Amino acid sequence: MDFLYTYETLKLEFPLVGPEEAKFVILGVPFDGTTSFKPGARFGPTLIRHATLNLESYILDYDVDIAELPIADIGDVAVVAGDPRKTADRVRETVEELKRVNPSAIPILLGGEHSQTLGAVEALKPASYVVFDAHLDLRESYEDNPYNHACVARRIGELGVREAMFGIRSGTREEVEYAEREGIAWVHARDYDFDAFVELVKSLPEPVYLSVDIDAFDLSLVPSTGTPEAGGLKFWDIVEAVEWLVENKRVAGFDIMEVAGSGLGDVTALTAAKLLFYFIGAIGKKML
Ligand SMILES: N=C(N)NCCCCNCCCN
Ligand SMILES: [Mn+2]
Ligand SMILES: [Mn+2]
Repeated sequence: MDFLYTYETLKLEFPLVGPEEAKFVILGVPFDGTTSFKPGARFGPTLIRHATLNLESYILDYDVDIAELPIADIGDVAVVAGDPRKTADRVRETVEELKRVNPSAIPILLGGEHSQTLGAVEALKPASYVVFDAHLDLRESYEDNPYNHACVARRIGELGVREAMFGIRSGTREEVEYAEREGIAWVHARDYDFDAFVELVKSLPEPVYLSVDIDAFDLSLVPSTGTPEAGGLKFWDIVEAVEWLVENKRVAGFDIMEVAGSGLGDVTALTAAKLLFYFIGAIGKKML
């Protein structure tokens, strides 16, 4: 199947199926047009796919081999250089197209900057948005653009989607006051633990869209990301949360965003690739 706005790129090394019969459908979004400190997230989708070559497809602690699962990779979205809204429109149209041919597919976005999550959420219309991020992303506008990656959670909340945020350690007073007014729940990275996650997420309506801005992890795990922040979460913090979420909530879509880097084998891409395998494996465990 051909999609209007996608092109072929590096693939995962194990047998892939077509998007029509897949459970998991990977879509890269190589866009970093509004990143404000370090560029390079446009290379994220390719770096993550390449990093998967380093990993065993067998998840030891699950006794699941994700190579046996129906995974499709439909390539990357052809971005509109410098325009986060038009690019997110292409993401939205691609995910809508996918859901028309395969309503049970779980889209997995590989970014690319966080602004592009908006396109997938607009297409999937989840009831809730659960996000791991160093940043609140609740700015009304940033650098004269309301579709800047620093605004994505505000645009999503404006769609009427309930929001819960974890790993937060960067934002403005205006964003904190906005979250208070709008009833947006968030947990500071220094206060994060598994119980805090479950307490906030257990009552959220389904389906849930799960977004991981890679900068939620500690800087040591993700040195190559657009707006790095010290004091982040541990790898198993987020894996444990993913496991609880896929066990207890219907997940409409997933993404791993803000992965940057300039070289193959970059640490940040390896962290992202391992998380990708755990997400697929956690759902796959229920399927097998
Ligand atoms: N959500 C994000 N990634 N935020 C991007 C904006 C970061 C604001 N830096 C402000 C620097 C002030 N010196
Ligand atoms: Mn973000
Ligand atoms: Mn962030």
